Amino acid sequence: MLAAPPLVLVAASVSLALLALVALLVLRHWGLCVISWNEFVREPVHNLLMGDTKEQRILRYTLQHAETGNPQSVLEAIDTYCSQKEWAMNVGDKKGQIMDTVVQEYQPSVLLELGAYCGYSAVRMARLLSPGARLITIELNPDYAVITQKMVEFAGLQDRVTVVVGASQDIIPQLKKKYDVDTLDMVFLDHWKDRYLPDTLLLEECGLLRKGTVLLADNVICPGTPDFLAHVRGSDRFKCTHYSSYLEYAKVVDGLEKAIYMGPGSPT
Ligand SMILES: C[S@@+](CC[C@H](N)C(=O)[O-])C[C@H]1O[C@@H](n2cnc3c(N)ncnc32)[C@H](O)[C@@H]1O
Ligand SMILES: [Mg+2]
Repeated sequence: MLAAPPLVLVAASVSLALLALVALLVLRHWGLCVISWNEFVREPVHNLLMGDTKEQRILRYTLQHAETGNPQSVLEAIDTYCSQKEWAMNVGDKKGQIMDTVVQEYQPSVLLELGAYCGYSAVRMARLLSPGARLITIELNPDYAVITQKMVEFAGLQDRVTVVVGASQDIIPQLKKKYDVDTLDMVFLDHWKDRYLPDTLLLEECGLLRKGTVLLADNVICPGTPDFLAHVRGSDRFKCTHYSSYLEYAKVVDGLEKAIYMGPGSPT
């Protein structure tokens, strides 16, 4: 008969197995670990020590290092700060270059952004708009909206950009009447990821999409938007293209999804 393994051996095996499981989870969700570490550990400690917020530090650094009225210098200052000092959830330069190509290709006259944060992507897109074109950006957090407004003004783009404070689901139904929008030429989705799908459906329901409206969605891989991706890729109302890239300021795979609205289709 075999003797039972000593307790210490069992404990060691269980610990090893647990360690392996944790390592596997960390590796599989490396992107989320990077974000969580920065947002929930590093940043609160930094805020406590500095007596301000990361977003205020990003703005301060930009005002000190960029040139007034020069959007490119604003983007460069934000990218420098966020790649060297503190990670932040701006779309960043790698995916930003893909956005630039899409904005330049479609030249939207009316562009909607969901989720402004510090105004990085608003400055990025607005700097490429043709004369008379406009960007409406919706931001839930009033503190972030103030930072975005200051960033946009510093970049000299205030005449093209309207910063709206509120939740996308509340503002979208007001766009036609209150913000004088007929239909949207382009929408950049970059707010909380569980809102991509309901807000896409809401935009359609409110009659804000026309044949050819371009939806450009950030972070469809990391943190990921599986329900949105499944919907647009599985629907003949959208024509999709994926642009593989990297999560902002990190070596983690991410991507943008372009979904062109093809119209409501024939009623069944
Ligand atoms: C990833 S950040 C946006 C980054 C920005 N687009 C950029 O690249 O510079 C997401 C932002 O969406 C905002 N947000 C989240 N849910 C929202 C909602 N339902 N409506 C409007 N803004 C929302 C958050 O407060 C946050 O500032
Ligand atoms: Mg993003």
